[in-house]
Amino acid sequence: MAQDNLLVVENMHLYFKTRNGIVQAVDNVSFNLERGKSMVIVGESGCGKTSLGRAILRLLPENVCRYDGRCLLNGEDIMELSDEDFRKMIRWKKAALVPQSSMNSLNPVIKVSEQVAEPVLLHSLVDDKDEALKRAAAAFKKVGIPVDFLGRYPFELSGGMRQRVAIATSLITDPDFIVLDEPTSALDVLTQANIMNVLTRLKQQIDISFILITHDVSTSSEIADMAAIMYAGQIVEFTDARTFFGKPLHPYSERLMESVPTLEADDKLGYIPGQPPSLINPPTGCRFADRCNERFELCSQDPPEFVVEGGRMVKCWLYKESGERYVS
Ligand SMILES: Nc1ncnc2c1ncn2[C@@H]1O[C@H](COP(=O)(O)OP(=O)(O)OP(=O)(O)O)[C@@H](O)[C@H]1O
Repeated sequence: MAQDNLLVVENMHLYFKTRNGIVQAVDNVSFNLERGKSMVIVGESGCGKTSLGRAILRLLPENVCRYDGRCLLNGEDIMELSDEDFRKMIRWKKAALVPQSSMNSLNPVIKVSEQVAEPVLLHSLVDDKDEALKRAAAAFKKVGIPVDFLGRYPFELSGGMRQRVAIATSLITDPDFIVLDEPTSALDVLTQANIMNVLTRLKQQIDISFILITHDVSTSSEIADMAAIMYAGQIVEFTDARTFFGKPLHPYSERLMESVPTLEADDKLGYIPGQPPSLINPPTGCRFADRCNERFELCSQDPPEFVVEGGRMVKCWLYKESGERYVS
């Protein structure tokens, strides 16, 4: 394990109990994130991205029936902490979440400054409300909201500004990393680009890491240092983003990239025929095999995580000869 890992996730499982069976939303997921770096988790809707983010932050619904693995933050296994200690010591203070649709979840009758300031008051990180509001003003500056917006109500702000408010709220406690779940999905393309610029600037200016959850490959390529590709509850490829966006390796990643529109390409956009498998009793072999045009006999067995040239992890039998098995 490299010395400067901020976060190491090993063999994470998160299963939900439902009337129809057990949903294996996160199934044996491992990755590591170096300090100051950012990663993007990409994959189709329903592949487990949000569940993975919530598993890391231990924000779990009631119907969880399996939740285990290791999650080392600054070398400490935070999975070992009691719920109370996790809430007091980790959530917000070390790791914060900007949930999906957070910009639409602001309380309409409370001024945005008070909503941004709430986490520092709740966690007693400041002595009084004045101090909390000063911190809110500083967070506003960081995300590029004029400070005179502090006294406004959410309905007085545009969608992009409300998303910045949500990001400011996650920054106010100075966490080591933030999980952003689809931070740009409801915004127009220009505003999406603005939000991505805000995140890129923050990464350069303050010592913070991001885990960006998205199904939008193109907006994520700008900010990510690392890319994790999720398919049917598992990470099938994990690599540095620059290499990934240049040349994805897993057949699923390749198809995913072919489906991204570019200005230069005049070919038809690619698509992946079929549907991802159900996460209730998923296939025992490679979960992508049914949709993969490169499948062969071995694909009926669960592929190990192979490490190939450049330290890239790819969970695919095609790399059996060129790769070594990944040991976290
Ligand atoms: N509390 C729950 N109970 C049962 N199943 C759940 C629960 N939460 C999520 N799931 C299921 O787990 C799987 C993964 O869901 P998740 O929301 O993590 O995927 P996602 O990749 O984030 O999707 P999207 O991009 O649409 O947000 C899906 O099949 C979803 O229906």
